[in-house]
Amino acid sequence: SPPPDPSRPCRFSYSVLRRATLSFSAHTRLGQGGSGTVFRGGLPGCGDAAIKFMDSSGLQGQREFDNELLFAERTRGSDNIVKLIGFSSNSKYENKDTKERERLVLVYELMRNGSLQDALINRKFEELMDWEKRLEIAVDIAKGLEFLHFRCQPPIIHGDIKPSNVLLDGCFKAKISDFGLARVKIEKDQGNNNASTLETNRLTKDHEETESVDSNINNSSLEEKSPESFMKVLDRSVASPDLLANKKNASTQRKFDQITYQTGDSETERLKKDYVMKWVLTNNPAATTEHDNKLNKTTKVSKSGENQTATKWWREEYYESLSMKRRNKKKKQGLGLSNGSRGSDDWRQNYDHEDTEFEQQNKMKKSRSQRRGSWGSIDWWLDGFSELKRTTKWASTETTKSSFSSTHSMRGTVCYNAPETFSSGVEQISEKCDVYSYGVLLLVLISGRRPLQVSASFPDSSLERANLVSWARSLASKGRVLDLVDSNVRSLNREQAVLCIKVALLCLQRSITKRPNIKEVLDMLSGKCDAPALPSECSTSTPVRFTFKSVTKYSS
Ligand SMILES: Nc1ncnc2c1ncn2[C@@H]1O[C@H](COP(=O)(O)OP(=O)(O)OP(=O)(O)O)[C@@H](O)[C@H]1O
Repeated sequence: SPPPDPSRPCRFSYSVLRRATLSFSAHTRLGQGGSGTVFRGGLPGCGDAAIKFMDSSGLQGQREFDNELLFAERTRGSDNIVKLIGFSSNSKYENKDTKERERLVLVYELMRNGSLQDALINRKFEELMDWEKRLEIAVDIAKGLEFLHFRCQPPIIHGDIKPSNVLLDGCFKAKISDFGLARVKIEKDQGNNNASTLETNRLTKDHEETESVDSNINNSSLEEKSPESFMKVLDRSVASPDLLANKKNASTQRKFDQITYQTGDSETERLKKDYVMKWVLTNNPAATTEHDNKLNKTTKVSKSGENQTATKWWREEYYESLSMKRRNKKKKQGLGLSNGSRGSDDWRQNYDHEDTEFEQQNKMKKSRSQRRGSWGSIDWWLDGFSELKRTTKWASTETTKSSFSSTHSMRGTVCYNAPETFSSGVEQISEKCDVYSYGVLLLVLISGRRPLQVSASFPDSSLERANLVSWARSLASKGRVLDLVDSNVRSLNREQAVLCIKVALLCLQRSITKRPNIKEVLDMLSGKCDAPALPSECSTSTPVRFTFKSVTKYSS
């Protein structure tokens, strides 16, 4: 039966959720995220749901949990946002010292086809090889964002738009998920006396004032450079041992090494690694050791590639209770246990067995990657890298019209973050950051590849293509944008594809004010307005082969 749709998420008891997942059985496991593990489970009155057991009960986990609840009610009106059905939150005394820990669980509507990242890039679902379906997904996501930016009051900035945060239902309808990094936009004229706005921000602890100011940010990133200068950068970075000389670089290198469990020794492998390394450094000028430390705490991936995030309390509890049950059972059977060690061995056996099953996917992933050899491995770590969350924190900043000062913080995902999120000084986080991320996502959707990817023919022919955004700009300047389209796509409507790529490039403009807002994006895609001229950074000296007409089929 379809889940009830109450105006607010309901509270579940922990034991109900645990039972629904058959006590965290591997068969019910849907996936692992940075902050928790998601299981499938049937709930009374709700039908099948996705149940996320947060790994961490620390500040980070608590904040993400609070954020999800906070935004759930506000986003309920949209059909393009994954619904939070309920939650469970209670404390458990860990031991006699009365040390408390929280058990945080979130319950979402089940999205049967998983994440867009997985469906498009890893599993390459047949349904997604249809051009029309890809366009529908692009429109679905834009509609979700339009709801957040224009129908919510105050507007909501998602802050982490990327394919792994877009989920697909049984009919491949796309919905936005993961509000762990979302924030509300505080309009300047609202001031700080607006109680509801302050209340809204209470849980986020960092009261950002967002502005839509053209920053004219001058980030010298690799994406702006020609292939020749890419090579120069690579040459320099490989030749120069000074690359890692300063603290910031060394710290970034550490972080980078942590996510790279298999690098190989070949010169080419090092070239590839340095390419990405350089990309990180040039795109992340504001990063500091403190931020890296914070990130290391939240994203610990060992050289063996296995996730070592916070203790999975729910798993421990499960094995604890299992052990207890067995001890009791044996006592009843008259066997009794003379000491605790036997019971402990007993549950550990079970633990090891379950663990093997539980971690099977991770191990398979690792061995797949090892089998691929040194060329293949690059895909894995680039994937891991592009999904790596970055944390950047700015010093307190006084805002002009608002009397409170605050510590600004912005996190997101490398490759999808707008350039202004890397700038130091006054933070310029606005809905346009989401628009930028949407632009990258649109290119990923059209090309069916990751935003940063070095192919097997590296470094000979593919360097220009490594960075999807710069490649798209380069193709646009040559009037050959259709080269970008995934060759596996069927029934391609070339005119629509050109329009979509143009819209993506407009979203990817460095000038914040020149980027369209998401309503304009939707209007362009749905045919309500024509797309303006291509931005100067992609201007072409030769006429483009296609005129940019709007797609009339989709209405918002
Ligand atoms: N509502 C859902 N329905 C079906 N599967 C889901 C649902 N939510 C999450 N999943 C699955 O669980 C995986 C992990 O989800 P989760 O939201 O925890 O992580 P993530 O967004 O990939 O990572 P992070 O939280 O670090 O951004 C997803 O990739 C998806 O496969």
